[in-house]
Amino acid sequence: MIAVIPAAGIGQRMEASLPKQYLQCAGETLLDHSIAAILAEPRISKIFLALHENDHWFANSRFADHEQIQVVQGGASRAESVVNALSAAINTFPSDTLVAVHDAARPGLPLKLFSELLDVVNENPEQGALLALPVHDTVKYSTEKEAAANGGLTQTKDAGIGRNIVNKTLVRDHIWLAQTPQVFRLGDLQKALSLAAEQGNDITDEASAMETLGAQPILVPGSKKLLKVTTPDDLALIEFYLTTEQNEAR
Ligand SMILES: Nc1ccn([C@@H]2O[C@H](COP(=O)(O)OP(=O)(O)OP(=O)(O)O)[C@@H](O)[C@H]2O)c(=O)n1
Ligand SMILES: C[C@](O)(CO)[C@H](O)COP(=O)(O)O
Repeated sequence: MIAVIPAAGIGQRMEASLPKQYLQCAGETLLDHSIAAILAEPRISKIFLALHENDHWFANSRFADHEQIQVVQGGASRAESVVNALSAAINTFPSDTLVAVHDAARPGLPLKLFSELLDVVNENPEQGALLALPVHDTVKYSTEKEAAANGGLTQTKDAGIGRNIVNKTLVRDHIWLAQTPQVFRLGDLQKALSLAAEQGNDITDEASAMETLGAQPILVPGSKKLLKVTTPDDLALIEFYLTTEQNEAR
């Protein structure tokens, strides 16, 4: 098995002075925590790490010259970074190799969960699997007030205070929040991402690309520790989880 770590983002939503994957937390950068979590699984033989073309931070990582890591150039989107990494991997690994794609921005990956995920995929390689979090809150589908008033249903994330209204309440028993790693066969994932790009689909995770090929990826319960560090208020939370993990490991 191999892994891909997309780490070529700029972390715009984090509003930091450097890309968020290089922020220090619990003694290491977020990226180094993520790399260490992947390497802790002995079934992973190699990591293809996608870095921004102007990345000058990874050279200072304790993994900079690690024999199991091959750096590739990232792309303009997360999906493109993953495609570039897969293109490098296919040169040395067969197309039926299982590949785990894991966000550098999710440093709190427990080995137990990663191992459970790989066990599931080993039994279901054609469907693949991903860690995901079942939701415990009531889930609202929102539209922008003005659009709804005019009969439109433009889907907005945050139209500003007082401008999002409830369009409907979703049945939360069927709602899961996708996390990473997401694990599929190398050749299948390459084909799925290529098709998505041809169709102009805005792919935000590997499973959605695989679904367009008819795959039914298996959802494996993840953890709140596996939060994606995205905005400044995520830092205190991930610091808590990583510090707690370190204390429990002692
Ligand atoms: N062109 C890109 C964009 C993102 N990523 C990576 O994909 C993961 C998830 O993306 P996200 O959380 O959106 O990170 P950023 O794109 O850096 O964040 P932002 O959208 O706030 O800029 C991150 O590890 C990020 O480094 C990547 O490899 N290549
Ligand atoms: C892949 C992912 O982490 C699954 O939830 C998410 O889609 C990444 O989104 P981002 O906007 O690239 O952070």
